[in-house]
Amino acid sequence: MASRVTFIGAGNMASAIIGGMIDNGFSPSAITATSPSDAFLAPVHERFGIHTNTDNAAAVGQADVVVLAVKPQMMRDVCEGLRDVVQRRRPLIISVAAGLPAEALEHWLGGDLAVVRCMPNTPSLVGAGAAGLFANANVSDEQRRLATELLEAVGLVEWVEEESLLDAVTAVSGSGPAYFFLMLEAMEDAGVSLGLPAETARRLAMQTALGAAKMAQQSDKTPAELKRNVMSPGGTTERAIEHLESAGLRRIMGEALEACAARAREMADELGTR
Ligand SMILES: NC(=O)C1=CN([C@@H]2O[C@H](COP(=O)(O)OP(=O)(O)OC[C@H]3O[C@@H](n4cnc5c(N)ncnc54)[C@H](OP(=O)(O)O)[C@@H]3O)[C@@H](O)[C@H]2O)C=CC1
Ligand SMILES: O=C(O)[C@@H]1CCC=N1
Repeated sequence: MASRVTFIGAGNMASAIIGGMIDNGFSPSAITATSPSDAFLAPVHERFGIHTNTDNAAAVGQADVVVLAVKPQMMRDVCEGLRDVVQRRRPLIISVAAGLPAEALEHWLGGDLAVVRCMPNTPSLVGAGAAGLFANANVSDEQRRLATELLEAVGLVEWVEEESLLDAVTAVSGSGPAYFFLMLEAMEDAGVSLGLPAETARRLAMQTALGAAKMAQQSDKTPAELKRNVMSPGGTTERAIEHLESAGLRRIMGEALEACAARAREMADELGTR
């Protein structure tokens, strides 16, 4: 891809996407990342070999794609500071911020722009990301392809045709890695309680998570069928699954994901965007 991509913000999410892009053959010389502090940018430059800049507008001056990767609370100020250069240059805007509607971003940037809202996740860093994307009406087919190409370099891409569904994507995959990290913590702790060394329990739990996800991806069977294949009648797994079910794991997950999506909507309200 020959496009020049500027990331506004060089934190966790931007670094995850940048690292994944470079590992997948994207040229570091075509990538710029910005942050208010030189001290913060120096290790980013060192790690990825990309251009860095503390001046957001200067970094956008040459960009074909601008990825907005600051915290939602910073977004209005950042967009308003970019308004002039964005209106002159008219790059494709990709926002990774949770909750913030495309219309608000477009308005803060001066209006009439191609905006893709993207909800990625941090496993992008290892090329195993999952991202939901939504395009506003100004996004051309070519720009859709460009956004797909960029995010597919770091993992799975799913387009949604209703913007509100991005809150559901946030609940499933945007925040999702944290649920699995919590599960890994809990399995390690339980393994330690049962007598395993912590490192052994951690390695076994991680490999089991990886194996289960790979198997679910590669198999024709549903997760429910794969689960049944592990559960010998009257055996050990059945006992564990009965415990998880009766303790309400499904209800808890449903409530947690609903709370997550509700928080995305609430953040948009707090920031005065709807
Ligand atoms: N973390 C995640 O798993 C996911 C995050 N997101 C979204 O990604 C966005 C960023 O989150 P995350 O990466 O976790 O946050 P971080 O705090 O790690 O990164 C934000 C970055 O923006 C920089 N920044 C702050 N102000 C400005 C500014 N005026 N101009 C340029 N850069 C600025 C910060 O610099 P400094 O630290 O010096 O202030 C920091 O480097 C959020 O909108 C979030 O909703 C989406 C999906 C998943
Ligand atoms: O927790 C958050 O708000 C961000 C958005 C999705 C993952 N992290």
